[in-house]
Amino acid sequence: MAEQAPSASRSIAFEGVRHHFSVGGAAVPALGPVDFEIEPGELVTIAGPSGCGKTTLLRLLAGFLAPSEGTVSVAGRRVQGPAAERGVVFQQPTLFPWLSVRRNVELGPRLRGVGSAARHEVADQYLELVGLADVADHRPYELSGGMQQRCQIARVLANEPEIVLMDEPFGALDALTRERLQDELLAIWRATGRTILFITHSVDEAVFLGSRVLVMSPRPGRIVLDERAVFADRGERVPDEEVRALPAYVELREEVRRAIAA
Ligand SMILES: Nc1ncnc2c1ncn2[C@@H]1O[C@H](COP(=O)(O)OP(=O)(O)OP(=O)(O)O)[C@@H](O)[C@H]1O
Repeated sequence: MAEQAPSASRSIAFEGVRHHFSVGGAAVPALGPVDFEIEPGELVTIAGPSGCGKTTLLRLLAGFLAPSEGTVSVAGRRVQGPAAERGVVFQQPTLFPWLSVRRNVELGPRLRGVGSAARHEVADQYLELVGLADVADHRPYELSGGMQQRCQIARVLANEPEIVLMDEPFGALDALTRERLQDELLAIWRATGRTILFITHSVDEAVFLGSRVLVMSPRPGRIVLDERAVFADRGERVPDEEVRALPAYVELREEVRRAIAA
């Protein structure tokens, strides 16, 4: 079969991407060179040592930063700024405290001019998906940290982005909540088929969640490991502890750990 032209798919492509920051007049390299492609529907996790450029990479794809060199493109079009096709979930939930949970989730569709009945439907659908239907009329400050993060995820999904960019979204949560949200994210990924790029400090989280795992070198970050992981596709009936005990899982976790430490 002929290879699909990049412009005909929603592929993400980084080509010869480098980024440096100007600090006191000097150019300090933060990232690159980085070259990789992500196909639609992949759940790609990115791990690497602190300060290696993970957030910089995500900000380049989000369109918050322009690369110093090279190109970042989606579906063959160069990224030139933020766009609705790319939703960003930050580490700290960014919710409006004066709006109810439902209104926070409806905000994106409302700003796009979606009518109230359709907005309600979208909000209900995503609140149900993240398990917040029963607190839809609460204010964000009445929710726990994990619930706020789920609300943020619902808000981003309600914009129906093709690509969801997640920057350590579970980093600030306690271990139990984090594990619950990991399971929920996998369920959402399976249900929506979205392309997800997920940054994490945790080796276990990278291997558990990713359908593909990338590891970056210390700053300026380059991709030093790029491995398929099959554990995200396992379906819901295999208990997490059984997945974590699989020899292939343990092996990949060690490989990722070694790549980060190298
Ligand atoms: N606005 C900025 N100005 C100057 N240097 C910056 C800026 N933003 C990031 N850096 C530097 O670029 C490098 C990469 O930062 P980045 O935040 O992308 O790393 P990271 O891998 O996400 O780190 P962490 O895992 O600790 O969050 C770091 O050395 C950081 O100090």
